[in-house]
Amino acid sequence: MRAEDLDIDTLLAADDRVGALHFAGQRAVIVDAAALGALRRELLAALGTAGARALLGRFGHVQGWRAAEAMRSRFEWDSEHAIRDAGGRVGILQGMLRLAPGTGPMTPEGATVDDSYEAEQHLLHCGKAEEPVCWTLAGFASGYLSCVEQRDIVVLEDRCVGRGDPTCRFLARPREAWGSRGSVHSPPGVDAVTDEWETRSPAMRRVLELARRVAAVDSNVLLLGASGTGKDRLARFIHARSARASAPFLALHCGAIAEPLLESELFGHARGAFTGASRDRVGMLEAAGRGTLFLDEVGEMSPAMQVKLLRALQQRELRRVGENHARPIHARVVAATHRDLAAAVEDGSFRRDLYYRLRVVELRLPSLAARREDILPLARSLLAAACARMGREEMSLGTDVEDRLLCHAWPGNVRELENAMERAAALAVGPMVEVSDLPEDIGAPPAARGGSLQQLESAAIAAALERHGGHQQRAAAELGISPSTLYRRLRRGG
Ligand SMILES: Nc1ncnc2c1ncn2[C@@H]1O[C@H](COP(=O)(O)OP(=O)(O)OP(=O)(O)O)[C@@H](O)[C@H]1O
Repeated sequence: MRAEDLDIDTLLAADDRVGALHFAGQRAVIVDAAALGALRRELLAALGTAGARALLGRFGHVQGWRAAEAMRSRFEWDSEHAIRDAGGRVGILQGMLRLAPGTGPMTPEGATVDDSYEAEQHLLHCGKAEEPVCWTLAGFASGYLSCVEQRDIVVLEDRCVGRGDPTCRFLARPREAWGSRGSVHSPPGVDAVTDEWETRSPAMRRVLELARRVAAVDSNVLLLGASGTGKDRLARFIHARSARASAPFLALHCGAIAEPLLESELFGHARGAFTGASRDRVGMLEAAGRGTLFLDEVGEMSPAMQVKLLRALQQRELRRVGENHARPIHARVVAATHRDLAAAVEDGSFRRDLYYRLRVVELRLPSLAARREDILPLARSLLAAACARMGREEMSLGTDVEDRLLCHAWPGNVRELENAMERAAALAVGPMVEVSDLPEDIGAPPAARGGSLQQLESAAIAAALERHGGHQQRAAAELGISPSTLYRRLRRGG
């Protein structure tokens, strides 16, 4: 089959009984282009240009990758060239673009597009841009070509109708050939905010430094830390900085799924392998391709599943349930647990050999209480994000609110803080969050927690001063308050 043989009749099928549409065998939904334009405007308002670009790029990447998988599995192609070119054809048949007359799909000189729905909608809803705006299309082409070529291809747009050029032009190169520009295009699974990870805590900085280093190599990583400390976020951070960044990041919560299902989630199954297995299914280890599989709460895995996972990781191959032949594993595994896995190994509930295989590198995330210097900066940025999501004006934290936040024990860590800020953004009446906008346990009278608020605050200040050898400016920075506030508290007798 050649790319030009693809037509809409071959690709689009309607199941009239249930009203479902399928495009290349995948369930598809027709969305009005103008509605997508309106969504883009909302995304830009909520996330800013960098956030919206990253998100739409990832969205496109997933679409492109899945389209390539469908092309590969459904049709016999005359050559690798043919399946490569089919990506452009799929984009045309999905109504996303039209190639400029006389030009081919992606050649070394790029692809010239004279009708991009994305540039059109951007102009319509957001006006003329300063930079190229066909983020979904660039993501689509990157995902498609990366899947077909099984290496990290990044497509960037260097001319765009959305910023006033006569046509749009897309250039494809391996990521490394782009140098630092390669990171402009955000791959899937990379949280826009994960890119920057602000922290004042020396312990957290050490963790991030190790994470950056471990991202560059391919070892398995085990993330430890209490619930809500950011293990999932750190796994994405590692993926985003690794050479696997443009391949998928998939997360599987091992504690939430019963064993037989977990096995099929992880390894996939063949049609008829068990009752209800009505079609072949690709497992997550396979679907992650050359990307990263994040195994959350790996400590909850049953002993039988631990054996199966260990075998797969040792042999770097998997067998779908109900199938005999082995398939290679290319994905990197990052595992996490809130449990004390070393103790679980000692008491026999977790296999020692699997533990060692998973924890080639081990990173331990400190609890929020152990990095108090992060509480206020995090609270402010989480509050700002919540306000942006809700379309509310930016808010600030009252001083007594800051006091309460600093003294709270945060058993639920950053997740608890995030929820508290979301609630505050929803409830606050004016531009400042008041104590009454906080959840009750955070706003509870200090006596209920033993020790007055002032005593707890004094203890926090004394501890910070001690850590910084009496240096007030550094202690204030760690506590997230200004030096003059610290000075006032000290004069008050704190
Ligand atoms: N440094 C940070 N900045 C902003 N948000 C953060 C940060 N760390 C964690 N979060 C947010 O806190 C929440 C909890 O983080 P995450 O899900 O990564 O924790 P976890 O340790 O994986 O939790 P669990 O073990 O319960 O799955 C998420 O919504 C995450 O985005």
